[in-house]
Amino acid sequence: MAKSIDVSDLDIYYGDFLAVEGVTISIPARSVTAFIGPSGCGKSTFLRSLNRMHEVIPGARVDGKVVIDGQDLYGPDVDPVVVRRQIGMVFQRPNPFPTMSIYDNVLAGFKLNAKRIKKSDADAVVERSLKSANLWNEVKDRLNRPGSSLSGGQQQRLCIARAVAVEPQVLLMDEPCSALDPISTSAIEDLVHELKESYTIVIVTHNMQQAARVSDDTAFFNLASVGKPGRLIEYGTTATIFSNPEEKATEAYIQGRFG
Ligand SMILES: Nc1ncnc2c1ncn2[C@@H]1O[C@H](COP(=O)(O)OP(=O)(O)OP(=O)(O)O)[C@@H](O)[C@H]1O
Repeated sequence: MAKSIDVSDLDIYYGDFLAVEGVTISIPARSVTAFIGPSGCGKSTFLRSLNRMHEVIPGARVDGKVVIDGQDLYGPDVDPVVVRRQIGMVFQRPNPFPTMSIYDNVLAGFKLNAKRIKKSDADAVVERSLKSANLWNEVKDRLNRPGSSLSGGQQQRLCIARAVAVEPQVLLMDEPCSALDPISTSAIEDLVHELKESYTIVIVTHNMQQAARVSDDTAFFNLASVGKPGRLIEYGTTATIFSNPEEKATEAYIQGRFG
């Protein structure tokens, strides 16, 4: 299920604007990799290129290679819609379907993949996914209530349940805790830790403590100046990046001296 991600020499454009330049990185399966760096350095753009969400923006494109467990993500026969279903994404703001029930929210992605599903199978998927997202105990008696009836932290875990319901190969998380209170943040961080047994997780975060707490590896991105492309500056184990980085810029960013 979990897959490694190998990116070579990836350039990412919005029209003529080169937003991210020359990224080469190998992200191991069953691990958590954090993307850190100052605003505008291209973390979210790069993240979205890993499930072909980037190109939904008109004029957006990439040059280079992204290989997930041997499969070229941008190969000529690859359907981007299928890729987006296989590589789950969790966004900054929880985005459950507000009027849809909790039960149906969990199944929303799953139903796109499977044409028909027996009620007993659907029940099993809902229970398994909500348990994976550490939400089952809180909602099992109100599965028919709307998604919007949950707290922000619960809604974010519902979105994670929706993402894992389809058993994705990779889970991409773009600042998943930035709209959450500290208790909900801690619940999501615990969850990320548990999920890495089954998934390859990539998480964008502005929170250095969070990167240090949840990730095995950290990639630091930076840009020379506004309008210049973002680049991957340094990548390594989180322990090394936080305690003994090779690059001065990495050290300065981690110590809060810029960004
Ligand atoms: N839809 C878009 N159209 C054109 N340019 C864009 C678009 N989205 C982002 N950019 C540009 O691409 C560059 C990288 O942006 P991106 O959002 O990926 O950075 P980031 O590191 O995730 O920033 P932040 O930490 O502030 O979220 C920026 O210069 C940004 O202005």
